[in-house]
Amino acid sequence: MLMTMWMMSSRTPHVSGGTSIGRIMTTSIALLLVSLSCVVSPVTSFLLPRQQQSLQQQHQPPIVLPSPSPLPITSEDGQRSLLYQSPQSQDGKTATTAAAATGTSKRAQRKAAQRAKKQLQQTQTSNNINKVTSQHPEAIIKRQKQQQGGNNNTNSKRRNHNFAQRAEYLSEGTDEQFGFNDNLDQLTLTTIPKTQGDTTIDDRAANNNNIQFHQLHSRRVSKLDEKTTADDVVKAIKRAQNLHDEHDVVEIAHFLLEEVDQSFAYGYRGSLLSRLAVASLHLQNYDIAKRCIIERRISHRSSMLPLESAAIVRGLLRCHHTMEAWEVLEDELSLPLEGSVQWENYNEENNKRNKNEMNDDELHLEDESIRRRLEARDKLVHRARSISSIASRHFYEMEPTEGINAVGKLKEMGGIVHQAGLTAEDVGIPWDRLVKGAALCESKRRDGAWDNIDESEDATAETPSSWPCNIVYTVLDAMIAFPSENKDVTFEALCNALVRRTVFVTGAVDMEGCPEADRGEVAFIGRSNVGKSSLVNMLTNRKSLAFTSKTPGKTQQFNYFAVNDKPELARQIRYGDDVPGEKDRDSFYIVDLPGFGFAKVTQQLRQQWSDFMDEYLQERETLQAVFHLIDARHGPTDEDIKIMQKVGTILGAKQQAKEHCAKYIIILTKADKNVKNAKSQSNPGKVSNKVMEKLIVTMKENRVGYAPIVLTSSETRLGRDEVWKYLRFAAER
Ligand SMILES: Nc1nc2c(ncn2[C@@H]2O[C@H](COP(=O)(O)OP(=O)(O)OP(=O)(O)O)[C@@H](O)[C@H]2O)c(=O)[nH]1
Ligand SMILES: [Mg+2]
Repeated sequence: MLMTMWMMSSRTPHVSGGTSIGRIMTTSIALLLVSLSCVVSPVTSFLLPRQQQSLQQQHQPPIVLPSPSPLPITSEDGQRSLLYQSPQSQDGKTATTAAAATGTSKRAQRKAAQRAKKQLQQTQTSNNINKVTSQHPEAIIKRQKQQQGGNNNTNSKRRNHNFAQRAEYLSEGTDEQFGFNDNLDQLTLTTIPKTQGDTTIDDRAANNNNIQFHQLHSRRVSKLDEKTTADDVVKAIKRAQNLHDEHDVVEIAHFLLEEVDQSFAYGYRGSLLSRLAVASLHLQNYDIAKRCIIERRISHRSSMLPLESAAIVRGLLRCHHTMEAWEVLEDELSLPLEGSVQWENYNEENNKRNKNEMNDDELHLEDESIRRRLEARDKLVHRARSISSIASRHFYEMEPTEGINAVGKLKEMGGIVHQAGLTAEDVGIPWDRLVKGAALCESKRRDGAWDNIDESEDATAETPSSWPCNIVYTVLDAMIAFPSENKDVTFEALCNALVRRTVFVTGAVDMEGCPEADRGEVAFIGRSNVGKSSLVNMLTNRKSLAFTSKTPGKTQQFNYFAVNDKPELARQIRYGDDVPGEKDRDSFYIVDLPGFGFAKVTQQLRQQWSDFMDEYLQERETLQAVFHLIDARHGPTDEDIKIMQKVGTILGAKQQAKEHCAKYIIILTKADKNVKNAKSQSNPGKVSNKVMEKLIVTMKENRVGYAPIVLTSSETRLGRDEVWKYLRFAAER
């Protein structure tokens, strides 16, 4: 101020012409103003430049904020502590009150309060750790957002959740797969009325004298008392779960489990308990979850919903309580699947037609039956997903026995899922995850993780002797039992787990040329150009393991491919090096045969192939499956009939003599070429009725029995898991 006055006085001469009277006048006015400014400084301070304000502030008496009243918080072990103080007490309102206490003018008070508020905010942001405020969950989230530079998308929020072993979860799958988005909203918020079932709020207030007042951090539902509705509780749980507010969860648990009586949220109490269980599991508070689950099981069994059970199961799995998850699921499975009876007689087309002829009562009954059927389908989906979550958790926890057990249960469900008319998309089982989990266990097993287990000594120990040669086969079984999904990612996972190494071993032209019969094998036979070599490539997920060509007659020997033989067998074959090692437990041979009926080879060569095949089918003891490939567009040709005769005669005789005989499977190839636009996986192709009829008659005439028929396409990769079901015979031998 003084400086300004001095400058004013020193400049005045240039402005006014420079008389001494003027200078004296200006100086005296300046002095007068200086003395006035000392008296009214709070009023005029806002007129001053910023630096001078801050200088001035240093000399002002400090603004004393009233100390915020502590809000008690209950820690996990039930003890109350003063961990948290309300940030409300440090906002501008309080600061205004403080300024008012200094007894200055209203405007000055307001300004001072604003400054104090700003100062406080600046200190909080710059120091970043105001221990008191940082305890508040909303403040934590806000700070996290600031640290992330305003990136507040859902994923980054989740990343900051303080789950134990979060990294491990992430390595196992996406949040959606794990149910991090457990969304019970559709259930609770829409179904719970504001009045509590058949009890009004006032009734309850009269009945519940022992309800205590619970202060919550939530601003929307700031307290729980006798006036609280179920809807309020849902909101409070939701918020507590989203913001990881353990204090609120504990308070809600006290309220719900200990204080309100059974009439609270009548008919919906089970849902509230489920939601609270899920929320507490999100916070890793197993004790509260356990109490909720037990009460739900004992008192609300009849109203348990699969959607809720599934969410609890996922929550338990996240906290590594796999056995408890099983118990919840078993409870769920033990309830009848109402509405499932109607599946058998349901025909959508008939239903549409008949509806026009129904009267009102019949229509009502029909609608009711549709509703029940849809509900049952929904339940089924949740149950199947819960089992798959449990199975994959067991696999990722390196508990293959339990994982195999769970996958077995999933397989049992396959039939019902088919009956219910559900598609692979409806059920949405994460098969690729399951396959990867099982593959993880399998690789541990190959590393010797369970080699020294004495199963007879410990009943709870893992039981490797009961596992298949590759644990992934159990998942494949369940996959086949369910509606086919034909998803590339699943098949990639399956192939990577089942076919780890492939190598061309030899091309045999007679029995002596075949490799030692020390493992199972499968053979692909069929007329020339039908797609044998292409199918071998498709099944092993290799581009050119077997050579293919548009021109018939590409394959001219019995080509042997080893799957999962010892590592570096290729080096041994190619360079004659002596490579140590052993083949894997699930190794087998794939044999790609020359095409029959190829006109361009000599009659002598054709006869040679035919004789070799007779001998091969007759003598190769390790042959487990013969795949006969027939073009799906044309059905069995003359050449196919000859092959069928041969197989029927040789294998039929072996079967009669009760000797080991290979399984005969018919594969219809090039399914994608049958219908227009059939290249997409959603439209995989069809076989005409004429072709099917011809095929059945030919099979009957040639005594091959009712061989399984699999429709495939090497282009769209249709039918690959179904064919793998039979490759397994060879791997398991
Ligand atoms: N569109 C379509 N083409 C296929 C399919 N399978 C095979 N082909 C084609 O059919 C031709 C013959 O395929 P190959 O796999 O060589 O047939 P092959 O039975 O091994 O023939 P040979 O070795 O002569 O006995 C190739 O041009 C393939 O691209 C299929 O599923 N869909
Ligand atoms: Mg070929």
